[in-house]
Amino acid sequence: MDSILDSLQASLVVDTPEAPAPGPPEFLNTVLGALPEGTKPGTSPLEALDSPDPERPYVTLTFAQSLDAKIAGKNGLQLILSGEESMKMTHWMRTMHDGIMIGIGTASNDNPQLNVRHLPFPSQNTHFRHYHHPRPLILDANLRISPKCKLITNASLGAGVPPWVITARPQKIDGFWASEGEEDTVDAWDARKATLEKAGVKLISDPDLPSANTDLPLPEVLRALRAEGIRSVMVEGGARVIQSFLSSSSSPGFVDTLVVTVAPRDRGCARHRLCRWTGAYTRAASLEDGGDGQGYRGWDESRFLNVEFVFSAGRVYDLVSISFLCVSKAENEHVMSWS
Ligand SMILES: NC(=O)C1=CN([C@@H]2O[C@H](COP(=O)(O)OP(=O)(O)OC[C@H]3O[C@@H](n4cnc5c(N)ncnc54)[C@H](OP(=O)(O)O)[C@@H]3O)[C@@H](O)[C@H]2O)C=CC1
Ligand SMILES: Nc1nc(O)c(N)c(N[C@@H]2O[C@H](COP(=O)(O)O)[C@@H](O)[C@H]2O)n1
Repeated sequence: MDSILDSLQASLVVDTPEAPAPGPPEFLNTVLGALPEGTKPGTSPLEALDSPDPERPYVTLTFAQSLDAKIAGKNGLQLILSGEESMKMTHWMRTMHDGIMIGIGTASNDNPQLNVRHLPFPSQNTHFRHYHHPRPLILDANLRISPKCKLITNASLGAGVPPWVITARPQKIDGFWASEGEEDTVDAWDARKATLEKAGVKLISDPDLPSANTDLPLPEVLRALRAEGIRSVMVEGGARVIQSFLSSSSSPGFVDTLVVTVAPRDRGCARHRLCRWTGAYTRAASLEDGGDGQGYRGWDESRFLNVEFVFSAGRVYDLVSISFLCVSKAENEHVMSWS
């Protein structure tokens, strides 16, 4: 019996010679501006991708939307908008960043893995060796994340990078709790913290981050991440996090690159999948704020460095530019207007 098992095991362990690691498609280097002209040959895009501001990481904001600018279905239903090529492109982009950020809304709703599993496996069981896997970063002031989510369980099985949760312990303001029962809230928060830490999650809780009940302030979040050695972050969403990154409070803008995948389908389309998928990749140096407290208005066209091509069925086409007007939640949908 033992010898049968031995030979079965031997047949499963394939000692294939390692194929050279494939790299991201060339156009991503251009879109992300990862490898400026004159960069030493052999420099990895990950090393080269660095923020113009040494206090914060380089930020790529990226998401997929339908033609009528929806990023999710009714009641936040997850929509698979990207086709195979676009999804692969997203996974290549993941390999090019130190961290990948989502909000707790997305973590709870989608239970994502945030790995690079759509990339080719050069040989058996070598995915981790061949590709850089970004560290999942979750914005979650109230520690709502489930210790049973895929991000945590994958990591505990050695099949994922342990996530970091950016959070803020509830604290007294001017010596007082914000509301009655707040002390109990703190106890519960501390208990959830202990559970998460036991499950291998690292909590980033910078003293500059204010206590819960408000969205975590992005300048402090980004500063804290940079202090932890995160040099580049790919922000994937969801709606509220995208809104935060595009809003005036983030002015003069923390988004170094915006990459939007546009699926040629309307939300109203009965079919989930069309046979052709389109990705639009847009890069802007910075965002323009109307300066009137109304928030983000549009792109400063002059700052478009290189923009706008459509990627469909493995081919690149030209595309008109896209400008985003706002992100808002209405009628239980995540809406992004665009023109
Ligand atoms: N098509 C696409 O490419 C993508 C689509 N999605 C979709 O988006 C939807 C989720 O979006 P949404 O519900 O808005 O959730 P988000 O993922 O945007 O998370 C929002 C939550 O994150 C916490 N948070 C902490 N700090 C901040 C901050 N500075 N800015 C914003 N949020 C912060 C808050 O939690 P708290 O309230 O506890 O303080 C907030 O409610 C899902 O349906 C998902 O499928 C998501 C990603 C990509
Ligand atoms: N690029 C892209 N295209 C879509 O159609 C999407 N729905 C998303 N969603 C984002 O990817 C996360 C899922 O990641 P895993 O597949 O689990 O690795 C999801 O949570 C969104 O952030 N992205």
